[in-house]
Parts: sequence; C-alpha cells; structure tokens
Amino acid sequence: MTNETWGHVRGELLKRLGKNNFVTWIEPLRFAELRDGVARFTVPTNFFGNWVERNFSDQIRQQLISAGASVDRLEFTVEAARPAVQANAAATAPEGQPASAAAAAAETPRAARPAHPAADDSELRSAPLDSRFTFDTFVVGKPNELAHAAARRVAEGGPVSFNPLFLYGGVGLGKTHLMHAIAHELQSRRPELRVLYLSAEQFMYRFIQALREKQIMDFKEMFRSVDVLMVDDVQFIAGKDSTQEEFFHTFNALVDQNKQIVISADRAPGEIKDLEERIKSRLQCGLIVDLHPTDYELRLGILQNKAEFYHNQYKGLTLAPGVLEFLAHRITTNVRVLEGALTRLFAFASLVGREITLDLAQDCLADILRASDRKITIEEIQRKVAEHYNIRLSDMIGPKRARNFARPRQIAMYLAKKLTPRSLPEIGRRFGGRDHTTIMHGVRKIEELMSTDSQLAEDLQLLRRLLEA
Ligand SMILES: Nc1ncnc2c1ncn2[C@@H]1O[C@H](COP(=O)(O)OP(=O)(O)OP(=O)(O)O)[C@@H](O)[C@H]1O
Repeated sequence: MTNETWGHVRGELLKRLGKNNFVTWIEPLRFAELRDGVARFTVPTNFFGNWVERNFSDQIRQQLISAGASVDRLEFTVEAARPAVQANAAATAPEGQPASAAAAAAETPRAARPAHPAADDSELRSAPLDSRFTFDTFVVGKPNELAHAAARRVAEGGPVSFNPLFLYGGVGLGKTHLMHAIAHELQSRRPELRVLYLSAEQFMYRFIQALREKQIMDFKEMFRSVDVLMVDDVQFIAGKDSTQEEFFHTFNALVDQNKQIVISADRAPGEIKDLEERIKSRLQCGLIVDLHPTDYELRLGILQNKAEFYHNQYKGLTLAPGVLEFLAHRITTNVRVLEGALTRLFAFASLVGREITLDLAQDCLADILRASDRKITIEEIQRKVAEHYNIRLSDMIGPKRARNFARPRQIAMYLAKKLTPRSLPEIGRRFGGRDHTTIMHGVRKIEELMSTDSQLAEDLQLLRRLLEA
C-alpha cells in the first residue's frame, strides 16, 4: 500500500467518521508499512493506540480493503522518542514518506494543543463525539424540554449556575445526544476551554490503566485540570469501589474549583443501587433533570426530521402520507428503535425501488412492530377510563347501572376487546364476573355510538392514544 492509498482512505474516513473524530483520532495516525497483511501505524501514545484500535480499527481496515490493500489486521505502535533536531529535519522531508510520517506524528498533536501546562493533552482527549449529535438535530418536545434548556445553558459556557447537571432517563431517550451537543457547542463557542467527555466505563478504564502503569498522579492531575467534565452512564461505576472513590475525589476537586460537571445515568442518583451514599448526595446537589418517555408528537417530530434527511440522501424515493404517523404510533419503546426502523425502511425501499407505503412498512418492519407492541392490560384500561370520566374504579367494575357508570364501563369493555388479546369471557371476569354476552353487548353498543356521537368518538381516540403512548 502506498501513502497515496492511505491519503485516499483518510478522505473516506473523514466522510464516514465526521470532522471531530477524524481530527482527533485519524489525523495523528502515521502509516508506517504494510507487510504480510499487517498494516502498521505509529501513534503518539499507548492510550491513543488502544483507543483507535478499540473504536476505529474495523472501519479503517474496511476502507483499506475497499481501496485495494490486502489487510488482515492493524497494529499501532508508539513511535520512539527522537532528538528534536531529527524530528525537525524529518518534518520538512517530502510528505508521505513513512520515516517523515513518524516525525510528523510527534508534531501534529502538539500543534493541535492549546497552551495548558498542567497535563499531557494527548491523554486528555475526549471520547469520540458523534458529529450528528448536535442541538440542531435534537428535536424538542414536552418530555425533554427542560433537559434541553439545561443543556443549552451549560453549553453557553458562562458562569456555573448548577453543578452538576444530572441528566437521567430510560434507554435511547437522548442523554448521550445532549451531552455530545454540549461538547460540540462548547468547542465552537469557547475553544479555549478544556472539555472532557467520556463514559463512566472509560473513566474506569483510564483509572485502571493509570494504576497499572503507575501513573496515578498524572491521572489525577489530568482530570483535575479540565474546565468541563462530562461523564456518561455513571450508573456503570456502581459497585466498583476504587473507581467510585476516585470519581468522588475528582468530582469534589472540580466542584471546589467551580468547574462544570455534567453527568448522565439511566435513573435518578438516589435510585442507583450500590452507589455510595456520599456520591449520591454529591450528585443531588446540582440540577437533576429527567428525560421523560417520548410522546406521540415528539416521536413524529423526530421522524419528520429524519425523513427529511433521508429524502436528500435517497433522491426520488416517495413516502406515502400516514407512514410516519403510523410509526410514531406503533413504535413507542425508544428513539433508537424508531430511527432504526426509518433507516431500514428507506434502505429497503431504495433497494427494491418502491414507494414507502404503509404496506411496505408493515412488511419490512414486521419484527420491530411485533416487538414494540406494548402489552396493554385490562386493569390499565379500566384505570384510565375511570380517571377520564372521573368515576371510582370500584364503580367501573361494580353493579351500578346509572348511565354515568354504565357508559364508561362499556367504553372500557370496548377498549379491552380492541387493545388486548383477551377473550370475551376473560374480559367478563375482570369486569366483576360479568357474562361474555354482556361484554359483547357493551362492545357493540360503543361501535354503534361511535358513528353518531362525536364526543364519544373523540374520547375514544384520546383514551387510545393515552394507552398506547
Ligand atoms: N429528541 C431527539 N431528537 C433527535 N434525536 C434523538 C432525540 N432523542 C434521541 N434521539 C436519537 O436517538 C438515538 C439514541 O439517543 P441517545 O444515544 O442519546 O440515548 P441515551 O439516552 O444516551 O440512551 P442509552 O441509555 O442507551 O445510553 C440517537 O441516535 C439520538 O440522536
């Protein structure tokens, strides 16, 4: 493989990984040689090499192969320290020569560093940021508006008003997206700030590495020298005593220096099992914001955004009306699944050259739709309907025949039939042991009324939506 090939591959990697990842992780790599199926690169530090190997080696290898190189694996070695004179001389040699490339590797990270004397910046590199996770691409709705507003405030990089900002919520609701968005924004607004984003797992990994390499003082100094520390998925360190201890000291040191900390987790600090009490209490000192499960409107907004993006990517593909609404209704689990469904749908439609219709969506996404079908229970239906009509649950199930109890009861019977797989006798048993014919009568009555009573039809629609959300 020539350096020209590597140049071409770098171009492809820039497109695929985004500018941030490219500048941080690919640019400093220097191609040394390709021999016996092993592509060797020099890297500035061990940590850097390990990181690239774990996170990008598959993509690098794939691109090398696509460019015609026969590569089985990659190897990253730290280049040997060399006298300054030699490095300077090599840096002026023609670009692309492996020997000079190694020297340039020594130069590149230094050139990119801000002037901070405290720690070695090559170790301070953030985990890769996803270039798609910005505030521009984050769709705001009721369930996430507070989290979004708090993240925006931190991203302004002004005086620290709450410390830490603690974002929590279920799987795939946008915690990581918001954290990356903060980091992107801070990088462009306040490039002089030292922003460190990493997952709690990576924090532990670096801590263990520092212990192993007897560089714990460097580790402490490095973490205490940042201006903004962001730790994703902090629940990971629960039960890991030494890591928690170190995290606690880092946290305190930064708070004492009035440095901003942003933390995310899958639950509130008080609910993280096996997390030390003193850490829980520290985490509770700032602003705790919950990312609620998405509602229909937010899901639809996210889908519309994504569909617009795909329309540009897959020119000529048409999307029939109602498909996005259908997906927003049916896939309620999490945004990652929702996005995955749309990605698959566009890719499939473009392969078969068909319009994206409801039928196509149902065929192509059958597995996702099946898995996403929420199991609505009869008890849930009874509770929601009772709440909606402001009657007691006992009256909904009990024998009272007055219209203001009987009608909601029939509505609940109707919804139980439509939204659960339960048989009429089973439903009858859950409605105070009524006969299956009573249930059938109730269901028919509501079906009849739906076409003449618009208020009832509206109520039904609302209840359905609440139950399916
Ligand atoms: N409001 C939103 N607008 C646009 N995209 C979103 C939104 N919420 C989530 N996403 C997208 O959903 C996917 C999952 O989000 P993210 O990785 O941030 O979730 P998470 O809460 O960190 O999940 P996990 O608990 O698995 O770490 C990402 O592709 C993200 O861009």
